[in-house]
Amino acid sequence: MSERWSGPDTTDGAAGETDCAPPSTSDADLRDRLTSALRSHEHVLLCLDFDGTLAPIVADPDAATIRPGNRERLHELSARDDVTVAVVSGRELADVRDRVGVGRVHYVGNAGLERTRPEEDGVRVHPDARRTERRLARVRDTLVDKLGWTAGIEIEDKRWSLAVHTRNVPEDRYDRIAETVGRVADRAGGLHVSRGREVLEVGPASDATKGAAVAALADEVADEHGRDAPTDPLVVYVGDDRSDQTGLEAAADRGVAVFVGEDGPDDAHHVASPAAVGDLLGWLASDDGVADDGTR
Ligand SMILES: O=P(O)(O)OC[C@H]1O[C@H](O[C@H]2O[C@H](CO)[C@@H](O)[C@H](O)[C@H]2O)[C@H](O)[C@@H](O)[C@@H]1O
Repeated sequence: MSERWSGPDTTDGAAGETDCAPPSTSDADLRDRLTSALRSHEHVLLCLDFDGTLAPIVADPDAATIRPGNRERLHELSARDDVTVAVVSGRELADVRDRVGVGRVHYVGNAGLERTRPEEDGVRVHPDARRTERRLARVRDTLVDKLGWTAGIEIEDKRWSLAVHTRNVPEDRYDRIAETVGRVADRAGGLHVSRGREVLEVGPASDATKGAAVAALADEVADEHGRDAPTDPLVVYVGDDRSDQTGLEAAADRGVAVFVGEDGPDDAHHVASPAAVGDLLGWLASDDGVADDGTR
């Protein structure tokens, strides 16, 4: 995976699952909504975030693993001609592709800065990422210098962006870390800091987002599959984090947005956890979802 620098470990060494999502209250509504949407669409673009969606959140970012059932469902769904599957992650593309391990999938990495199609060898990188690559490397070195000694901290180098993980850092250190990250990034110029789940993400100030990547992919899929049906594809986006906000918005405009956990946007459906995502994928792959004979 991506290169990392870690401070002294403050955990007991176990990468325990910390995913304790609330019970889902809206499975039936979500399935009704999907059933009715599927009737009027020939093709589905199914976009899934990785951490917290396909994989449970764990204390050690390097230990995150896709739920085996979710991988199986992705295999089934991505083999269909009427479904395009995309994994849209904040992780480096090569990292998330290895962790998912399903070939016929589109991958978006670094929250929209990198994209690749199943049949493509290379990775398309957004120009804003290339523009700030050297500056970001200097920021990484400075942050390792200034913060690397902090107990529990981990700096994940994703080449086009950095993740400063604070999950295992004592709470009273957080403000100081956030202040340092903000100051160093500001000084470098052209960079943007955002907050995710116990992480500060530093990347180029750019309009490349998960949502922009999903919209671009939806247009490509429409060109490839949806010429006879102007509403196609139906975009379904499943994500759990702030960085998924733009992806969820793209899906709310063109399909169905599904938030994993509590406190998601009001116009999104909610499921409880990566295990519940597995149930949803299982339902989608079944005759009740995208039926085997292609009829809906
Ligand atoms: O967009 P995603 O696929 O959800 O990626 C978002 C970030 O996920 C990873 O960090 C998060 O998950 C870790 C493992 O569960 C957890 O320990 C950490 O606290 C979370 O922030 C990943 O390491 C980041 O690079 C991604 O940006």
